[in-house]
Amino acid sequence: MMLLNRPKILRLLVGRRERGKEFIRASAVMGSALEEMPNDRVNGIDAVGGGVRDVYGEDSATEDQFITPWTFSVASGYTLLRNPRHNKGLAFTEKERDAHYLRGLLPPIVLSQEIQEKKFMHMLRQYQVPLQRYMAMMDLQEMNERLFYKLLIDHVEELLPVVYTPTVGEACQKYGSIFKRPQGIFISLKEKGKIQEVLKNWPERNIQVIVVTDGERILGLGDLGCQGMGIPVGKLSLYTALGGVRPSACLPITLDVGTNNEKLLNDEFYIGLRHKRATGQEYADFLFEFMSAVKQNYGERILIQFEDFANHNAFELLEKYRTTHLVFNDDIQGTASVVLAGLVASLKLLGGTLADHTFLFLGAGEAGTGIAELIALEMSKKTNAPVEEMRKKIWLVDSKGLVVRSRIESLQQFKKPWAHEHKPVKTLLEAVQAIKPTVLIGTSGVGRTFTQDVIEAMASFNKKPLILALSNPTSQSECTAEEAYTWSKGRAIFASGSPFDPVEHDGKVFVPGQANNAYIFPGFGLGLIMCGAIRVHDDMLLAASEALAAQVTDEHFAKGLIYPPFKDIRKISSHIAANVAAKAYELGLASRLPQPRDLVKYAESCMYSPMYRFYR
Ligand SMILES: NC(=O)C1=CN([C@@H]2O[C@H](COP(=O)(O)OP(=O)(O)OC[C@H]3O[C@@H](n4cnc5c(N)ncnc54)[C@H](OP(=O)(O)O)[C@@H]3O)[C@@H](O)[C@H]2O)C=CC1
Ligand SMILES: CC(=O)C(=O)O
Ligand SMILES: [Mg+2]
Repeated sequence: MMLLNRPKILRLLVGRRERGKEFIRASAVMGSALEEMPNDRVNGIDAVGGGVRDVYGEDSATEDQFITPWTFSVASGYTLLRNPRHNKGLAFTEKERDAHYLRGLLPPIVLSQEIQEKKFMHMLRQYQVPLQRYMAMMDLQEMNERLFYKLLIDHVEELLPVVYTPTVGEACQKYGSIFKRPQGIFISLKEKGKIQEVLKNWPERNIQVIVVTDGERILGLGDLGCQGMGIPVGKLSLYTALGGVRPSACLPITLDVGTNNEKLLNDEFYIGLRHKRATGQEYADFLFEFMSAVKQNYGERILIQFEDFANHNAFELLEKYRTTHLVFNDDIQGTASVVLAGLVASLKLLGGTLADHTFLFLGAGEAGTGIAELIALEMSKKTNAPVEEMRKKIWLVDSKGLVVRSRIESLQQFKKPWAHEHKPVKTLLEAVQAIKPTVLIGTSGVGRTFTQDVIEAMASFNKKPLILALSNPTSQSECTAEEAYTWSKGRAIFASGSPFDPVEHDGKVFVPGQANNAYIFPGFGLGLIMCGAIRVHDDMLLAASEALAAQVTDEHFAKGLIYPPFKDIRKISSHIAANVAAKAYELGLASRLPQPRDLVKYAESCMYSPMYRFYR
């Protein structure tokens, strides 16, 4: 087998370039040539490679090396300016403007990426309306991908609420009216029987992660049908910015099986199918075709993240495909992992062990039961007691009241393990008074349900009540940070799914944490990808939690925080990725061998950098 190094391949290909034309069938040639490349050094970790294959040479070149801006052909001139992956706008150098037929297509000034970034942030901050900021960011992503990611990485705490919760929720609600250019792949029932062909229309071949939704439970906003696309797009931009997975390896997909949202069905700007949702066998067959086509197209190691499916499908899909595909349900598993991390960290403030605590949830769906199950698993591992025993410390309230044994016949399958012996209890306040939890977790999707009575009751028998209001977006949060601190007289340890600003109470400033699965899934996904994991195992979720909890320092605890700040997210993600990959190797679920010696450094070396590259 002839081994070629990457610069040599590029020289060979560029040698065939003809002036003024669209060139070379690059993807086919490069694909086969790269197959012949030796594995990048794994234990030496100085080369990018391994899990996140650098097919286009985007990241293996150092920042001062030249790379070729491949699309399907060598992009130049007007086409280059309109290609978001390679466009640099005013940052094209004089030399590049000459070599790539850009003269006259740009004004004469040459700006650095830093000045472009400063200018864009200045422009963005002029917008007072969050949705305008969202739209400006989406425009930037469509225009200049590297600048988009540079902004997002450098200003993560400021821009996360723009491209993610809460603003992405509003964007999904108004997606039809603000729709300009399609993002990701829309697969509707019209494409039934042809899903494999539809996937082939996507220009990238080397996809490593798909985030897919059917739009039925978008955040706490309900069924938004095809307009749920904002969620996979937003989640995948975090895969890149927070977890370092290359954008070309990310594919957002929305499955349009209809919507039961009457408002959307009657909205002239709605972009999806105008009929009720497919259910039963029709839905299952469609999903089966999709899952098979994905695996056939992208292979065994493609990561499929289910996002914002309604719970009547979410649990079944996860159960059905977890043994045949590399699947991960962010709402059930990612949320569980992030909450467990916060709870483990909070023990430093509260004292004792997890098993010393009593947990009460408002909301017994995907997030609620997912978190509950992982807490029980962790307690069981720590105490050597059976999981069934540990579950008894965890109670859930749904829309009908406390989940208790007498309701068992009518309960959905995923609630049954939580139906403990207790007399029926109707309201959350009564449940709080009866169970006397030390930890109260909101996963109901219903805003302002942690009322003053509820928080005061929690504060009456807990020195430091731990209150997590996880529902998104902000409008659905069970309470605000201010309410939690005020009603508990400054004693609550509080975190929420969507961000809240710091609160001043009694002369003291409280900084609320953000308990959001965005801490977990980017690093978790990177870990799976970089070790070539073939299946997700619950122990990997525990490994991710442990890594996240370990990133909370005394300085954070001093501020009452149980999560580290998002500004450190890339470092956090590399530790999560390393722990997840280590667990995959330990369980024999990693396919990329040998195992790198230093997994944290290896994870860092795999991460995408948004710095511009120089074009030859
Ligand atoms: N912070 C984070 O990282 C995450 C946050 N979330 C948020 O959590 C929320 C719930 O998501 P998910 O679990 O997937 O949704 P589900 O629909 O699966 O579950 C919602 C649960 O809340 C219950 N519920 C609804 N209304 C009430 C009410 N008035 N009183 C008591 N219980 C009620 C439902 O009861 P019943 O079963 O009787 O219908 C159900 O058990 C969403 O807002 C979502 O955005 C989700 C994932 C991650
Ligand atoms: C954060 C998230 O995944 C949700 O609210 O659904
Ligand atoms: Mg979600």
